[in-house]
Amino acid sequence: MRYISTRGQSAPQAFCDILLGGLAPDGGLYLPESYPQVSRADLDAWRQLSYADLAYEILSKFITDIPADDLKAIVAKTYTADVYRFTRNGGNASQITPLTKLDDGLYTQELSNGPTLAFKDMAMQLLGNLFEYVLDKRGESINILGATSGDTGSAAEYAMRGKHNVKVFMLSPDGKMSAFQRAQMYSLTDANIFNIAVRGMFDDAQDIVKAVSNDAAFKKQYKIGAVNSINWARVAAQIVYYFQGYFLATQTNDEQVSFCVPSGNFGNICAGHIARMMGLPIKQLVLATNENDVLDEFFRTGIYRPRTSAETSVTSSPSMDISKASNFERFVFDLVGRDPVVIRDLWSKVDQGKAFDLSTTVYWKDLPKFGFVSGRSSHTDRINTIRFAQGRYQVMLDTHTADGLKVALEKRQPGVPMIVLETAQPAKFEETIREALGAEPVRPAELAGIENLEQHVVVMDPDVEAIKRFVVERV
Ligand SMILES: Cc1ncc(COP(=O)(O)O)c(C=O)c1O
Ligand SMILES: N[C@@H](CCOP(=O)(O)O)C(=O)O
Repeated sequence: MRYISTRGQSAPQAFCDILLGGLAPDGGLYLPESYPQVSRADLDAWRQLSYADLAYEILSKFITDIPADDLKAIVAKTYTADVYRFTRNGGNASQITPLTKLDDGLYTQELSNGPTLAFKDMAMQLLGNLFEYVLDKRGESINILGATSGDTGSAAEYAMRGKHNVKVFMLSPDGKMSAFQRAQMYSLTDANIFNIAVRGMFDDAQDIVKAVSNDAAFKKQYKIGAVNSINWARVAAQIVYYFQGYFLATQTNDEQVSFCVPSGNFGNICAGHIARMMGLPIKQLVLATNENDVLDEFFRTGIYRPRTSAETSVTSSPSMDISKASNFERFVFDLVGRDPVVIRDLWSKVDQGKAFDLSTTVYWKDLPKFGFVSGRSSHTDRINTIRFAQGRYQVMLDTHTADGLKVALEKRQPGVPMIVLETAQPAKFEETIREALGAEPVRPAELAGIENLEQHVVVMDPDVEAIKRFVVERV
């Protein structure tokens, strides 16, 4: 399997190269040359598999440059009930991403049972193991530069801490994450982890990551890699749980399901889009945003209008406070018939802070083929949905999953099971849970009191050259 750039001006690459490379040299995002197709016979055979075996079957279609036995071992070591042990609601940890039934045909899928209590662990634990394998084989090292709005950072740091050939430089929006999220990252003392709080929003941090990555000479000299979902490996790993959710919610492969995905950077739902393109019977992909509704606006109107940081709200679902969604470029590439010239034209506007409008183009009529619908949720909706889920189903939701359930209930279709992806545990957002329920969410004993630990973080302006200097002085 080879990978092409959405901008069409970089040479196709193999998986291990793009794993280490992250963003394509032409500024685009890598995607497989074509999506592997899953037959009915595949689905029939896969329904019985454990999560790790299912992950191997799916990932081996995308990763063809790691020997089968090695890939199998990496996947088996990643997807264990011990790594994803923080189940709640009676979930079966051996299923890794179990479903919680809320009502007939309505489920949440627990993606946040890993070490940092957010869905990022599903891919990031695999990335940690893949990096270690590929770097050891090549005798190389890597310096990860990442951006987080709250969850990618801790997931990456927990996955990479202590790894001898990896350093992590993580940019976070200063003062915008929950107290628990800050403590999770900033309390780490590993020598290969560096936290930088940027005076700005997540989008400012992500812009810095892209600017550094687009400096080819710097990237090469300082071996800069990526763990954000601009890295294809993140998206690939996330495809697996859509298959697992489908199998758990259905009896036969004749049925369809819909997924509702709390969205910000469009990485999670992009994996769902790819699962659907591979042939998984997904009826609708329901995209839910918070008050930062740039993606909802696109799916309603055809206008993609990224907001500035000043126009981006700080909300009680802070990990979704994103107004420029990286992975959206991957979806639009498919929507416009995989034409890199069109993508270059559209993203030249985005890169200048301008909007584009597809509603007046030939591409817009094709949108229904992709199964997307969308909605948005506000702070009041979130609070009401957390109360509703607790009262009606005795299930405590985090604030992002609450945004998902709010929109899922609006878009649900009769006879089609709806799976809301649970993207984080409520323990990460205690302040809002207290506001909604007047109660404390449970948290794993080993994470008790992390807010009281000493924190290690430097605060910097969103200045690309200053961040580069910070990296250079520490590699
Ligand atoms: C808890 C949580 N929910 C939802 C999202 C949005 O996911 P995505 O950026 O893949 O759209 C994020 C961050 O990405 C998150 O951390
Ligand atoms: N919501 C994320 C930010 C988006 O990150 P990505 O790594 O999925 O691209 C976070 O919580 O950090």
